[in-house]
Amino acid sequence: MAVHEIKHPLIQHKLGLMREAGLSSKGFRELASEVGNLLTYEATRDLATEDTSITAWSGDTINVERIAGKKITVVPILRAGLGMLDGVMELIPNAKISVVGLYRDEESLEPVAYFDKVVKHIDERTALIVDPMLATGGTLIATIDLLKQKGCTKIMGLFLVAAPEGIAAVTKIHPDIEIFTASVDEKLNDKGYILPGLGDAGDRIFGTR
Ligand SMILES: O=P(O)(O)OC[C@H]1O[C@H](OP(=O)(O)OP(=O)(O)O)[C@H](O)[C@@H]1O
Ligand SMILES: O=c1cc[nH]c(=O)[nH]1
Ligand SMILES: [Mg+2]
Repeated sequence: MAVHEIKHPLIQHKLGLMREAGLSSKGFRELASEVGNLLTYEATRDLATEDTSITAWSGDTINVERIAGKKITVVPILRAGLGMLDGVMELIPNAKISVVGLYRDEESLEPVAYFDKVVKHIDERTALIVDPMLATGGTLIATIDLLKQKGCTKIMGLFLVAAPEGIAAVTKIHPDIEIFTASVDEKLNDKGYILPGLGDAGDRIFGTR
Protein backbone atom coordinates (compact mmCIF):
# COMPACT_ATOMS: atom_id res chain seq x y z
CA MET A 1 0.00 0.00 0.00
CA ALA A 2 1.34 3.42 -0.92
CA VAL A 3 1.38 5.71 2.14
CA HIS A 4 1.90 9.44 1.64
CA GLU A 5 2.65 11.31 4.85
CA ILE A 6 2.18 14.95 3.88
CA LYS A 7 4.71 17.08 5.71
CA HIS A 8 3.40 20.43 4.41
CA PRO A 9 3.87 23.16 7.08
CA LEU A 10 0.19 24.19 6.98
CA ILE A 11 -0.93 20.61 7.57
CA GLN A 12 1.59 20.04 10.36
CA HIS A 13 0.64 23.33 12.05
CA LYS A 14 -3.07 22.52 11.97
CA LEU A 15 -2.52 18.93 13.14
CA GLY A 16 -0.43 20.25 16.05
CA LEU A 17 -3.32 22.50 17.09
CA MET A 18 -5.66 19.50 16.97
CA ARG A 19 -3.46 17.52 19.38
CA GLU A 20 -4.11 20.06 22.19
CA ALA A 21 -6.41 18.46 24.79
CA GLY A 22 -8.19 21.76 25.54
CA LEU A 23 -9.24 22.51 21.95
CA SER A 24 -13.00 23.14 21.62
CA SER A 25 -15.24 20.92 19.55
CA LYS A 26 -15.78 23.88 17.19
CA GLY A 27 -12.02 24.34 16.78
CA PHE A 28 -11.43 20.62 16.26
CA ARG A 29 -14.17 20.41 13.63
CA GLU A 30 -12.87 23.43 11.72
CA LEU A 31 -9.33 22.08 11.67
CA ALA A 32 -10.48 18.57 10.65
CA SER A 33 -12.19 20.14 7.65
CA GLU A 34 -9.19 22.32 6.79
CA VAL A 35 -6.72 19.42 6.95
CA GLY A 36 -9.18 17.34 4.91
CA ASN A 37 -9.10 20.10 2.31
CA LEU A 38 -5.29 20.18 2.17
CA LEU A 39 -5.04 16.37 2.00
CA THR A 40 -7.51 16.41 -0.90
CA TYR A 41 -5.25 18.86 -2.74
CA GLU A 42 -2.37 16.39 -2.37
CA ALA A 43 -4.42 13.29 -3.19
CA THR A 44 -5.73 14.79 -6.44
CA ARG A 45 -2.29 15.95 -7.62
CA ASP A 46 -1.92 13.10 -10.15
CA LEU A 47 -5.46 13.06 -11.57
CA ALA A 48 -5.26 12.80 -15.34
CA THR A 49 -6.35 15.82 -17.37
CA GLU A 50 -7.27 16.12 -21.04
CA ASP A 51 -7.31 19.06 -23.45
CA THR A 52 -10.73 20.55 -24.14
CA SER A 53 -11.40 23.15 -26.79
CA ILE A 54 -13.26 26.30 -25.62
CA THR A 55 -14.05 29.78 -26.87
CA ALA A 56 -12.04 32.23 -24.77
CA TRP A 57 -12.96 35.82 -23.78
CA SER A 58 -11.14 37.07 -26.90
CA GLY A 59 -13.24 34.93 -29.24
CA ASP A 60 -10.25 32.71 -29.97
CA THR A 61 -10.55 28.94 -29.72
CA ILE A 62 -8.08 27.65 -27.13
CA ASN A 63 -7.35 24.37 -25.35
CA VAL A 64 -7.81 24.16 -21.57
CA GLU A 65 -7.25 21.21 -19.23
CA ARG A 66 -10.17 19.32 -17.70
CA ILE A 67 -10.15 16.32 -15.34
CA ALA A 68 -10.25 13.26 -17.59
CA GLY A 69 -11.66 9.78 -17.38
CA LYS A 70 -12.74 8.31 -14.07
CA LYS A 71 -14.60 10.63 -11.75
CA ILE A 72 -14.51 10.58 -7.96
CA THR A 73 -16.90 9.40 -5.30
CA VAL A 74 -16.05 10.64 -1.82
CA VAL A 75 -16.70 8.00 0.87
CA PRO A 76 -17.02 9.51 4.37
CA ILE A 77 -17.09 6.86 7.10
CA LEU A 78 -19.75 7.76 9.69
CA ARG A 79 -19.53 9.38 12.04
CA ALA A 80 -16.15 10.99 12.29
CA GLY A 81 -15.54 11.14 8.52
CA LEU A 82 -18.27 13.79 8.28
CA GLY A 83 -15.93 16.16 10.10
CA MET A 84 -13.60 16.26 7.10
CA LEU A 85 -16.26 16.16 4.39
CA ASP A 86 -16.88 19.90 3.86
CA GLY A 87 -13.18 20.53 3.36
CA VAL A 88 -12.91 17.69 0.85
CA MET A 89 -16.01 18.73 -1.11
CA GLU A 90 -14.85 22.33 -1.33
CA LEU A 91 -12.11 21.20 -3.73
CA ILE A 92 -14.11 18.60 -5.67
CA PRO A 93 -17.67 19.99 -5.47
CA ASN A 94 -19.03 17.81 -8.28
CA ALA A 95 -17.93 14.55 -6.69
CA LYS A 96 -20.71 12.15 -5.74
CA ILE A 97 -20.85 11.07 -2.11
CA SER A 98 -21.11 7.42 -1.00
CA VAL A 99 -21.81 7.21 2.75
CA VAL A 100 -20.67 4.22 4.78
CA GLY A 101 -21.52 3.76 8.46
CA LEU A 102 -19.27 1.70 10.71
CA TYR A 103 -18.29 1.95 14.33
CA ARG A 104 -15.60 0.11 16.20
CA ASP A 105 -16.83 -2.13 19.03
CA GLU A 106 -15.14 -0.75 22.16
CA GLU A 107 -14.33 -4.19 23.60
CA SER A 108 -13.41 -6.32 20.58
CA LEU A 109 -12.20 -3.35 18.43
CA GLU A 110 -13.96 -5.11 15.52
CA PRO A 111 -15.81 -2.88 13.01
CA VAL A 112 -19.62 -3.04 13.06
CA ALA A 113 -21.31 -1.99 9.81
CA TYR A 114 -24.70 -0.26 10.11
CA PHE A 115 -25.26 1.77 6.93
CA ASP A 116 -24.20 2.08 3.33
CA LYS A 117 -25.52 4.10 0.44
CA VAL A 118 -23.07 3.89 -2.41
CA VAL A 119 -23.43 5.68 -5.74
CA LYS A 120 -24.44 3.76 -8.87
CA HIS A 121 -21.70 2.72 -11.29
CA ILE A 122 -19.03 2.91 -8.62
CA ASP A 123 -16.91 0.71 -10.91
CA GLU A 124 -16.46 3.82 -13.09
CA ARG A 125 -15.25 6.00 -10.23
CA THR A 126 -12.25 6.46 -7.99
CA ALA A 127 -13.33 6.14 -4.34
CA LEU A 128 -11.81 8.65 -1.93
CA ILE A 129 -12.41 7.31 1.59
CA VAL A 130 -12.46 9.98 4.29
CA ASP A 131 -11.95 9.18 8.00
CA PRO A 132 -9.84 11.03 10.59
CA MET A 133 -8.37 7.89 12.15
CA LEU A 134 -6.73 4.70 10.82
CA ALA A 135 -6.07 2.74 14.04
CA THR A 136 -6.18 -1.10 13.95
CA GLY A 137 -7.24 -0.88 10.30
CA GLY A 138 -10.41 -2.94 10.82
CA THR A 139 -12.77 -0.16 9.75
CA LEU A 140 -10.78 0.65 6.63
CA ILE A 141 -10.47 -3.02 5.61
CA ALA A 142 -14.25 -3.49 5.99
CA THR A 143 -14.91 -0.34 3.93
CA ILE A 144 -12.56 -1.41 1.13
CA ASP A 145 -14.14 -4.91 1.16
CA LEU A 146 -17.56 -3.30 0.69
CA LEU A 147 -16.41 -0.97 -2.12
CA LYS A 148 -14.62 -3.77 -3.97
CA GLN A 149 -17.69 -6.05 -3.66
CA LYS A 150 -19.64 -3.30 -5.41
CA GLY A 151 -17.11 -3.23 -8.25
CA CYS A 152 -14.83 -0.35 -7.27
CA THR A 153 -11.27 -0.88 -8.47
CA LYS A 154 -9.47 2.39 -7.68
CA ILE A 155 -9.46 3.35 -4.00
CA MET A 156 -7.65 6.08 -2.08
CA GLY A 157 -8.03 7.18 1.55
CA LEU A 158 -7.51 10.39 3.52
CA PHE A 159 -6.72 10.18 7.24
CA LEU A 160 -5.64 12.85 9.69
CA VAL A 161 -3.60 10.30 11.62
CA ALA A 162 -2.62 6.69 10.88
CA ALA A 163 -1.07 4.05 13.15
CA PRO A 164 1.73 1.78 11.85
CA GLU A 165 -0.23 -1.28 13.07
CA GLY A 166 -3.27 -0.30 10.97
CA ILE A 167 -1.17 0.46 7.91
CA ALA A 168 0.44 -3.01 8.18
CA ALA A 169 -2.94 -4.74 8.59
CA VAL A 170 -4.50 -2.98 5.58
CA THR A 171 -1.38 -3.56 3.45
CA LYS A 172 -1.66 -7.34 4.02
CA ILE A 173 -5.21 -7.51 2.66
CA HIS A 174 -5.49 -4.54 0.30
CA PRO A 175 -1.98 -3.66 -0.94
CA ASP A 176 -3.43 -1.94 -4.02
CA ILE A 177 -4.84 1.13 -2.25
CA GLU A 178 -3.17 4.48 -1.68
CA ILE A 179 -3.51 6.62 1.45
CA PHE A 180 -2.70 10.22 2.34
CA THR A 181 -2.23 11.20 5.97
CA ALA A 182 -1.01 14.18 7.95
CA SER A 183 0.92 11.85 10.25
CA VAL A 184 1.97 8.25 10.69
CA ASP A 185 1.96 8.26 14.50
CA GLU A 186 3.94 6.06 16.89
CA LYS A 187 1.66 3.21 17.96
CA LEU A 188 -1.65 2.04 19.42
CA ASN A 189 -2.23 1.88 23.16
CA ASP A 190 -3.76 -1.21 24.84
CA LYS A 191 -7.28 0.11 24.11
CA GLY A 192 -6.60 0.56 20.40
CA TYR A 193 -6.20 4.36 20.56
CA ILE A 194 -3.49 6.02 18.51
CA LEU A 195 -0.55 7.62 20.36
CA PRO A 196 0.10 10.50 20.37
CA GLY A 197 -3.08 10.61 18.26
CA LEU A 198 -6.10 12.84 18.66
CA GLY A 199 -8.21 10.86 21.11
CA ASP A 200 -11.70 9.84 20.01
CA ALA A 201 -12.09 11.90 16.85
CA GLY A 202 -15.85 11.29 16.55
CA ASP A 203 -16.47 12.45 20.11
CA ARG A 204 -14.31 15.54 19.61
CA ILE A 205 -16.06 16.46 16.35
CA PHE A 206 -19.59 15.91 17.65
CA GLY A 207 -19.01 17.05 21.25
CA THR A 208 -20.11 13.72 22.72
CA ARG A 209 -17.16 13.20 25.06
O1 LIG B 1 -8.88 1.47 12.51
P1 LIG B 1 -9.92 1.11 13.51
O2 LIG B 1 -9.33 0.42 14.73
O3 LIG B 1 -11.05 0.35 12.93
O4 LIG B 1 -10.50 2.46 14.11
C1 LIG B 1 -10.77 3.57 13.32
C2 LIG B 1 -12.21 3.96 13.40
O5 LIG B 1 -12.55 4.40 14.73
C3 LIG B 1 -13.19 5.65 14.66
O6 LIG B 1 -14.56 5.55 14.51
P2 LIG B 1 -15.50 5.13 15.73
O7 LIG B 1 -15.59 3.65 15.84
O8 LIG B 1 -15.06 5.84 16.97
O9 LIG B 1 -16.91 5.63 15.26
P3 LIG B 1 -17.50 7.11 15.22
O10 LIG B 1 -16.93 7.74 14.01
O11 LIG B 1 -18.95 6.88 15.13
O12 LIG B 1 -17.09 7.81 16.47
C4 LIG B 1 -12.55 6.29 13.46
O13 LIG B 1 -13.25 7.40 12.97
C5 LIG B 1 -12.46 5.15 12.48
O14 LIG B 1 -13.64 4.97 11.74
O1 LIG C 1 -7.21 6.84 18.40
C1 LIG C 1 -8.31 6.52 17.92
C2 LIG C 1 -8.56 5.22 17.44
C3 LIG C 1 -9.79 4.94 16.89
N1 LIG C 1 -10.72 5.92 16.81
C4 LIG C 1 -10.48 7.17 17.26
O2 LIG C 1 -11.36 8.04 17.17
N2 LIG C 1 -9.29 7.43 17.80
MG1 LIG D 1 -15.58 7.49 17.70
